[in-house]
Amino acid sequence: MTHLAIAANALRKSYGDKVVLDGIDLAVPGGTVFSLLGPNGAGKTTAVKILSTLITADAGDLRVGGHDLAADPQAVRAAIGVTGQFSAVDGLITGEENMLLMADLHHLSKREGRRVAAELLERFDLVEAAKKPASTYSGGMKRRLDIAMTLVGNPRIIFLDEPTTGLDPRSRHTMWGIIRELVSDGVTVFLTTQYLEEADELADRIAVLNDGKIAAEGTAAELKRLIPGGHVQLRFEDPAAYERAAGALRESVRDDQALTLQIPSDGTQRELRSLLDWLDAADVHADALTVHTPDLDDVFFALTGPAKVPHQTKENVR
Ligand SMILES: Nc1ncnc2c1ncn2[C@@H]1O[C@H](COP(=O)(O)OP(=O)(O)OP(=O)(O)O)[C@@H](O)[C@H]1O
Repeated sequence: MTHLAIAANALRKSYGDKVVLDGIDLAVPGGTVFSLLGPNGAGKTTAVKILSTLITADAGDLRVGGHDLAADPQAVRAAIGVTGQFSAVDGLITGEENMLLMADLHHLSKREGRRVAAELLERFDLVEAAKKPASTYSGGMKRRLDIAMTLVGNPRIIFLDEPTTGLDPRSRHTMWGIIRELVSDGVTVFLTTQYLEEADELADRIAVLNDGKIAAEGTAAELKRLIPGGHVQLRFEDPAAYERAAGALRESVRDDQALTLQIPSDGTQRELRSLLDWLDAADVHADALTVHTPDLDDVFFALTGPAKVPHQTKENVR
């Protein structure tokens, strides 16, 4: 049986009469990235706060790092690191001082503390900024410092609550690299994000939280297969071949500029085979054939309901 780093059964949490988490189940194998997606206010931060012992659940059987959350929160705390919206960075002191403070909290000797701090500042490209007050850091630098501070205790499970919100594309990619590196070292990452592309890039498994329940869970590919919207695209170099194909494939969507045809398809082997047979029979020879599956945006909109999330541009997807 796979070792689970995080396991939640029937997790419930309400604030007054508002049910935020309505009996959710989560299972995160060790050394993987699990991403919790959901619209604003879906309860992602609440789930992170509960699993990282910052607040208590109303009900549920919860285990993190093999420890029962209710019975042994201290052991859970020793196994995890948390960074996110409630950042631990103190702006009044330097990055290095923040790191050394963290080393003290973890009871490292002065010498060991300095060694670990120097190593992590180097790893997170913060050596130049180390002697400057953290309040002068950019958003990306603060996030890097925050993660570096979390790693002082060498946690095996890390909760990252929206680690790239507000970062520019370059800083976001740097953060993705950091997360991948952590996972390759065997760390388990529980990631909440508003960016579907981020979950798609990083997560082994994704759960979509909506109305207090997990609306769907699976790999990015599994989630994409849940909803329609896939198609096969044929591209032609020769306008005459394109016209012949368009005539033969009546239900395709034409793009006369790009000389492409789109044919609805779920992308399964069976559908592809029958399409290829059909193209051969109709003597249609495309110069390129690509299969397009729906992206996570499509999945998100379908699962969280059009009334709740209007179809907007990517940057507005929250
Ligand atoms: N301390 C609190 N008291 C009352 N209600 C709260 C409290 N904390 C959170 N809530 C409510 O619980 C719901 C879930 O909040 P939560 O912050 O977990 O959502 P989220 O999915 O992380 O959203 P976002 O993407 O906006 O960060 C929201 O409706 C929020 O208003």
